[in-house]
Amino acid sequence: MITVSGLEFGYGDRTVLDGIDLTVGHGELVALVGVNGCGKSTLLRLIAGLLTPRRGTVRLDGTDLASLSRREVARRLAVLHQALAPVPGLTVRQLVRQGRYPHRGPLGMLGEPDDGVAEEAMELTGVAHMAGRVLDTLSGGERQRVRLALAVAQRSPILLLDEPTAHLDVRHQLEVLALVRRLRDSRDLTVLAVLHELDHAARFADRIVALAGGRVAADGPPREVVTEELLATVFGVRGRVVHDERNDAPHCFLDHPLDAAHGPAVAGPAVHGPAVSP
Ligand SMILES: Nc1ncnc2c1ncn2[C@@H]1O[C@H](COP(=O)(O)OP(=O)(O)OP(=O)(O)O)[C@@H](O)[C@H]1O
Repeated sequence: MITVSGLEFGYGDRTVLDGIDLTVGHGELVALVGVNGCGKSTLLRLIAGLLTPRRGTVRLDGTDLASLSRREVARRLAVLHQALAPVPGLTVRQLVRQGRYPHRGPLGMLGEPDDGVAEEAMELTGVAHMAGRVLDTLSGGERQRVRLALAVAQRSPILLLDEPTAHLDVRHQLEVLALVRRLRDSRDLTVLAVLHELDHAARFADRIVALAGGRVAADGPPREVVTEELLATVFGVRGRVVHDERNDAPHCFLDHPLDAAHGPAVAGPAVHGPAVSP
């Protein structure tokens, strides 16, 4: 469904992606992982048509992204971005309704069915109770779920999620990832999600793609990709990988950075007990 071939991109003289080949099949949930700055968001933005590659192509269901209008792209894919356009005074409901814009009729109006879809997206993502609240007044985690509601309201067959669990507490992280999986299952969605937590990627994704040095460094099912070697070569971390029977997925114990410059932190003596008054 998403086919990326020979994709190259850089900002100014700096090459960030240097020949990416990647396919995300219909109905797959793929996690994109890699160190800070390796180009994960950039790749997502290229697939969303928000950036233009120097070389290579992105195809959605075989159609070159470059030949699609913005509206056609938005009907095919929804993106959860890390930032929401700050529109002062906008409420949650007003923002989530914007997810319906690509489906507007010839007069550019949204109808009752669109309201129903927006309400359902807010219910699913657990933000319905704050529908009337102004966005600026929400916490980081609440905003993150509103971003997801906006993407869900778009009802596009492809979901691109840039760190969908950012700012969320542990319970909401699990809820959001479980929701993404349920949506994938019930609506037959294709999902590509940037995830920082390898354990989350291992547990919730069908496949993990690791980026390093502008290329795909590993691509496969979690059991094959999440290894001690991956921790060392891609993340520069010494760690152990065990099989978590309960979740039937690899689980990482991260020990310390391998790079001498960032060697294991030397902790000072732990201070316990009540504070001593001067
Ligand atoms: N608009 C921009 N102009 C110049 N350089 C940029 C721009 N956006 C990103 N970069 C640089 O491109 C590289 C890749 O950035 P990108 O945001 O894609 O990385 P990432 O893997 O998503 O990182 P993180 O895990 O920290 O979110 C980084 O070195 C970043 O500084």
